Amino acid sequence: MDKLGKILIIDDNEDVLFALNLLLEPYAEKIKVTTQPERIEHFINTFNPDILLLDMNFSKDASSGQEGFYWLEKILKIDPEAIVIFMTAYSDTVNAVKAIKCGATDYVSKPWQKERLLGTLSSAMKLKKSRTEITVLKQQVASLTDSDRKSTTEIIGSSDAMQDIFETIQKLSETDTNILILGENGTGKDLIAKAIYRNSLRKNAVFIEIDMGSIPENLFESELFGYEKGAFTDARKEKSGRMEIATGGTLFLDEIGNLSLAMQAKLLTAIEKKKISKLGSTRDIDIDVRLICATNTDLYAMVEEGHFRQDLLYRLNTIEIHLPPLRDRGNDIILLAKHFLEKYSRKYKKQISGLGRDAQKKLMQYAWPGNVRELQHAIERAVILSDNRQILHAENFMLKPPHTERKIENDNLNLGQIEKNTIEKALKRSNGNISRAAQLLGITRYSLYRKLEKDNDTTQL
Ligand SMILES: Nc1ncnc2c1ncn2[C@@H]1O[C@H](COP(=O)(O)OP(=O)(O)OP(=O)(O)O)[C@@H](O)[C@H]1O
Repeated sequence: MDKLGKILIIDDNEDVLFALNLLLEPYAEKIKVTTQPERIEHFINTFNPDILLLDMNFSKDASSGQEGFYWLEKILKIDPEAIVIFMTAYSDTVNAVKAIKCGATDYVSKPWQKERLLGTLSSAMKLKKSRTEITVLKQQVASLTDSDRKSTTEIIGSSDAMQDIFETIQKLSETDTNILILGENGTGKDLIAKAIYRNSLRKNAVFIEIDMGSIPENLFESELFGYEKGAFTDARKEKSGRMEIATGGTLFLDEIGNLSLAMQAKLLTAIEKKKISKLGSTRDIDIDVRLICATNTDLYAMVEEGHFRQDLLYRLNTIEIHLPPLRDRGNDIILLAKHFLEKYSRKYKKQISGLGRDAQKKLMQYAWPGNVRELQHAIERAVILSDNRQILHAENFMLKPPHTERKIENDNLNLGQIEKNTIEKALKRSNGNISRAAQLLGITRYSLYRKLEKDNDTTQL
């Protein structure tokens, strides 16, 4: 028999509570008992029972069962999905049937027969599990329709480097290995992750995405693993984590370099054991996810500096895909530019048919620090600002001048300036990734934000 989960027993008779506790202890994950039905809400919030065994009468000499109905209604108001089993007097079938009509899952008669009681509880536990599965499935369906809505963007690239990547995606289509995508900002990591998913064995299952760069660090754990009701002050309802929702499908962890060491340890355990437990719960949930991770930070350097676990890296990078920066993709720059030109001419209803030679030369010579995303924006801007002319020329593209690093003078002893220069260096080395830059500087993300804000204020004065 499967474990019965967490059971809350409510009965005014202490002997009944004692006997039931003794009988069910070997089968249940945990049992709590109370003689006071007023405490049910407290137990629901703090203990989160899977099954509630509820007596029908509490006051002395009461036998109508009305109290039981009153508490049943209260319970279902707090949690409409609660599994409540009524305990009725042996001959009281009328109230038993009425209880089921009012939302109780089942009833057991007192005195109970051990086998019958265990059978009822076991079916109730199965119902509880399938209700939980339905909640997860509902969330999966929501995210499936969501990923369907994400239109499939065509990936442009005929450079050798991009052709190699397309070939790798094809080769990967029959495997289920974890994949790590590395590349600068805006090189198309997100696009490649979705292409891998669409070509994978799991293409008909969910694709769940988490951007670790945009989630506050203290929410990583609850996002990934979910939480039980009452696990923390705001946890009013139980919530499934993204790993549970992604089960059967693919989980895309973007900006994986932002994970704290503590979270890295938890993720590693989850990957190794293929199990997670929600915050505030001790119960294991089986997970089966294909992981695709991406980052623009140098994870190997992070490993050397002790900021990223090597064992986790080896779990994530069974296959590594390196997306080259746009400046190294040769003629792809022009292919992409023409692709975006067509897209935005259509969008803004402009009659623009091409790029002049001078424009092409300018685009080819530029370094594209923001890669494809920057090119896309440059073309969009040029199309919006153009006068419906046939050909775009060099002057239509206002590209940023190459970034010149301010030299730190060796004899500059101004502490404020030295700090500013060091922050700039850290941000540059981490490609603008705040968490990573903060790690390099040995301060928290919050302190770095404070310092950046302070710098901004002083610059604006
Ligand atoms: N090869 C490509 N063909 C067509 N569009 C592309 C290509 N590569 C990137 N893009 C487009 O460029 C934009 C940036 O791509 P994407 O978000 O995938 O980059 P990223 O590497 O994940 O960025 P970040 O590092 O900021 O997370 C998107 O609009 C994407 O559709």
